[in-house]
Amino acid sequence: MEETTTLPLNISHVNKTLIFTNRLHMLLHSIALCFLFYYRLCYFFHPREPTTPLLLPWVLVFLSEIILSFIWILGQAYRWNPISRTVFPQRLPEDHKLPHIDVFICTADPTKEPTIEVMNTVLSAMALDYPPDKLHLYVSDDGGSAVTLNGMRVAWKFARWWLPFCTRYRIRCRCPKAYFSAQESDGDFGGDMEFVADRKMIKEKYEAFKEDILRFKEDQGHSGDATVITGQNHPSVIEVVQEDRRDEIEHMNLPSLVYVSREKKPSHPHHFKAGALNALYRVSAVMSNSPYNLVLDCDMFCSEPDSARQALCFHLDPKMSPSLAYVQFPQKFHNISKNDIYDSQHRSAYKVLWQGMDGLKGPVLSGTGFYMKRKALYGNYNIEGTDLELQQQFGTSNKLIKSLKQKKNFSSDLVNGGRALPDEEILLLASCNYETNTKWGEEIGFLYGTVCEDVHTGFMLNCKGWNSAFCDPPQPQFLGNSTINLNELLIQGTRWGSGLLDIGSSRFCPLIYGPQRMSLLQSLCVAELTYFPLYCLPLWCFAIVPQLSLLYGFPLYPKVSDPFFFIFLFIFLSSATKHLVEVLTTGGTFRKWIIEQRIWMMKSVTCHFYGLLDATLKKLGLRETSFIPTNKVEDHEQTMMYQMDKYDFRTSKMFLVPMVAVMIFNMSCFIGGIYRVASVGDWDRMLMQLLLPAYVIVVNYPIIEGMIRKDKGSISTSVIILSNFFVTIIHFVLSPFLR
Ligand SMILES: O=c1ccn([C@@H]2O[C@H](COP(=O)(O)OP(=O)(O)O[C@H]3O[C@H](CO)[C@@H](O)[C@H](O)[C@H]3O)[C@@H](O)[C@H]2O)c(=O)[nH]1
Ligand SMILES: [Mn+2]
Repeated sequence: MEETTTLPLNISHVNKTLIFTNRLHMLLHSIALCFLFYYRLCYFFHPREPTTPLLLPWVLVFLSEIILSFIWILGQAYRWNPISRTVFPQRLPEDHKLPHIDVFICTADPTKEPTIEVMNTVLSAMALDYPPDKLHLYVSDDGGSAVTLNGMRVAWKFARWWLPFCTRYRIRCRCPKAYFSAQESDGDFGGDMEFVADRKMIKEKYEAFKEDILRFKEDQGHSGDATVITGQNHPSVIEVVQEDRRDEIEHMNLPSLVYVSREKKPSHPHHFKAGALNALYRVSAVMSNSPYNLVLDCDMFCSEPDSARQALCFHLDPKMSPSLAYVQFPQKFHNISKNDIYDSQHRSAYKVLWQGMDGLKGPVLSGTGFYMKRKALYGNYNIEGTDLELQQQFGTSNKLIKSLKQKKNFSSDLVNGGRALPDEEILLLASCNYETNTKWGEEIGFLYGTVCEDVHTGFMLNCKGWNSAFCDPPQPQFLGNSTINLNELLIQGTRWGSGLLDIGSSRFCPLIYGPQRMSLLQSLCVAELTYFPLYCLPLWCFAIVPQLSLLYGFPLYPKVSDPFFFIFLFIFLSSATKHLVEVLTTGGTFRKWIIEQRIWMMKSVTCHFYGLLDATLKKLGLRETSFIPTNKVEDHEQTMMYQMDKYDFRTSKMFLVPMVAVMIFNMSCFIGGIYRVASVGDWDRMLMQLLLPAYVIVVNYPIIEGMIRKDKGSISTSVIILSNFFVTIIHFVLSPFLR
């Protein structure tokens, strides 16, 4: 006992070789960039020979190079001091000394987020390896749907079978759906007769649970009163899911489960997920008021039961704890295929970038899978302040104010007091008017003003001096549902692009607001995160300008015989190789590297470009913020195509046409370029400009394939015709500048 208290709960590791190579690469690449700028600038000071390139394309290409270099410089902050961590949950204090934890799960729409899946998430969180009387679950239902509420009642009943089963047989995967669909062994009890019988019985209960949910949904559909209460207009409803004592099963302790549907009115902005989480913060404050919360998206279940204890290895570490706001786990996904053709796993984020920030002030929030310290989100309130002062920040609820002053971790209302039914005041906390003239969303809770509330909130916590930690144990603790078709990927990408640029262009610009309050490197990381959608500008330029100049014989790059040629070659190879090495050392393959390059290009010319447009229109007041939740309904056909590495081009023309047009444009310029260069014989001057479209075509060959393929997911003839039309327009509009 004596010994365990002195051993550290967590340690961090530094990979010296990685840091050395990273920094060496930074040095060499930066030197090359300086030469590049020198070369470009010279153009403006030295009058040139007759073959001088034209000013406009030269300037455009130079500007693009500046933007690329700018984002590259920001990105180096991640590579400066990456670390990894190990935790020792066995060294935590005994169970009765552990703090209470509130778990928040958000759902918004029972049609896009199937109730059975959401309840699987709920069940997996109820079954966390943690004292059940110290675990309180709150489900926020932004859809205000009876289907979800009923789902929770049914889930509660099933939990009374499921949880004891998990503990008795030491089941690791406590998400029933994942457990019953897994092929692996059944742990230590594989051949045990009793286990086999129990498993069969539980499986039957699970099937009944699913049926109950579906039946209710169907009945709801028939009763047809869905018109009165819709996702955008409903009163606040709060219900503690109660024990049904008539049931025959032995009494056991279960975590408490609360359904919360905040009030929504079309006339009131509801601030999407951030608004939903803030309502949960208030409601939970007067019910269980746990000092820590786990936040989960409805599509991200706990695939191992250890996360709470692992997170506490940081939160209870006396050295880290005082300044630690949250512990972030990586987002990992259960539906990723071997080759992952859409990079749905966001490899670079959770295998490189978050580790990089962890070595500075800590990772930004990723929206789900994190353990937050409640106090960290309460701003800088003064506990000694008068009630009036506190009310100006937190709103008028006395119960809420009282919860702030509570010395004890939790109020016993929910836990001991016979699970009292929510009263008027609690409903008030979930009403739309509650936040009016308070600091919610501005200084308290999750911050409003962007649909990427996670990045913004994490960044602002860092600015206030809070640190965070990244916990990435070998066994994934949370598994989510990633977007595995082009349509969802691009819709989500547009939302992120727009939301991130909102932050970058707000008064909280990470490059200005950040460095005054925290380390420069951490600010650069956040800046990279908010500005990377701007890649769309240089990528659009590099998809058009050099190609068109090639067609008309204007060189934009040095000759092969010019020493500067090697500078350009080096920069290209250096960044490509660095990326390749990162992919290979984080479990990827050569193929994965190409896929990431491809997805980067595809997203840049489509969703990030639209994200930029959206953000600009919002700034000009011409558009309102929207949050289109991703569709989590599994589509068998789409999943099959993804598993077979076939791109599914069933998405809107808005996304398809730019991609297809760029491809057609590059192919036509390449062919025309080869023809011109062959007849004139200036290979030396134009080689670079021939290589560029060749690279674009090779990397994006699946788009060409999509035009030739004849199946459901191929690119339709109408899209090809429309794209050709646009290509012709580009030629007509831009060519005059080159003549
Ligand atoms: O008005 C809303 C909209 C969404 N959600 C919930 O927010 C979560 C995330 O939405 P999802 O459609 O799954 O979006 P993703 O793009 O998958 O989410 C990523 O991006 C979001 C920011 O755009 C983050 O909040 C998420 O944590 C992150 O996983 C889901 O549980 C939704 O139910 C709400 O509660 N209310
Ligand atoms: Mn999601």
